[in-house]
Amino acid sequence: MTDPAIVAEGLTKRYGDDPAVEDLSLSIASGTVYGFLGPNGAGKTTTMRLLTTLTEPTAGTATVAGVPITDRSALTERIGYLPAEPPVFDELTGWEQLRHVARLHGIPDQRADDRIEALLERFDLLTDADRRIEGYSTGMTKKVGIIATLLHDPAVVLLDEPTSGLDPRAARTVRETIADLVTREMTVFLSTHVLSVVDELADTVGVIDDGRLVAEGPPDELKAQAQKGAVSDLEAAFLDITAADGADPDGTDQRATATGTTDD
Ligand SMILES: Nc1ncnc2c1ncn2[C@@H]1O[C@H](COP(=O)(O)OP(=O)(O)OP(=O)(O)O)[C@@H](O)[C@H]1O
Repeated sequence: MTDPAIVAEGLTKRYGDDPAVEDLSLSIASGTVYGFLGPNGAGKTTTMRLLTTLTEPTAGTATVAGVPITDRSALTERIGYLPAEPPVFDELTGWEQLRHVARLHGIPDQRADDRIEALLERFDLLTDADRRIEGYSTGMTKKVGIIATLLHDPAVVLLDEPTSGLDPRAARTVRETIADLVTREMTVFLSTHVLSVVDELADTVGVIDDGRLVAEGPPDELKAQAQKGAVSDLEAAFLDITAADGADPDGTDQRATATGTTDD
């Protein structure tokens, strides 16, 4: 049995007295997709930033791909992180941007070019690869970000809203790519508001609300856990779980927020 790809123990991040993530413990098996759900402001991005060394924990520990999150340089080589808004240089072409990322990872140019070309083709971006990114649409820029995340063949990828801004065909390519990554033993930590994507792909779902992990399990189990009994989809389960945990005193805002996040 292989070691878990992501382990967190008591991971906590506070801004002043306000907890963004509180006492989070995770154990995510290698080669699986972990769907991370939560209403706006629940702590999803903060968790991903903690797991990718972009912010330091107030307390707690974590390892990703066997590397402690205190070891930034070692971790960078083992993981890929796609933030909700991928960092790109507008003045570069798509190809130049990806070459730049490949060089940062120390990938030899010839190998990088082969991989860049294959991924650009997969994401239907090859014909635009020599155009500057400043002329790209949101979805095209997102595709560049996704390719950049995968270039160095990381063991663990953390994706924040990977399908937002993409048309249905590109969103499907992302879903297929995620499924394909997992068959190659990559581990995917996927934060999204698109519950159907999680339902389709995730082996395990974690629901975070107000900084705390309030539910965790296979999507089907989560649906069954939801209070109404006959819950048929993940959206209903999500709404039940995040409304029932009492984070929002009157429940109305929480429900409204969660509902508003489902259609991307
Ligand atoms: N740099 C910061 N300074 C102060 N508070 C912050 C900072 N970053 C995040 N927070 C707070 O931490 C909490 C969690 O934010 P986070 O961005 O992790 O939520 P999220 O689940 O990713 O939300 P969304 O779905 O809206 O992207 C929020 O209350 C947010 O205001």
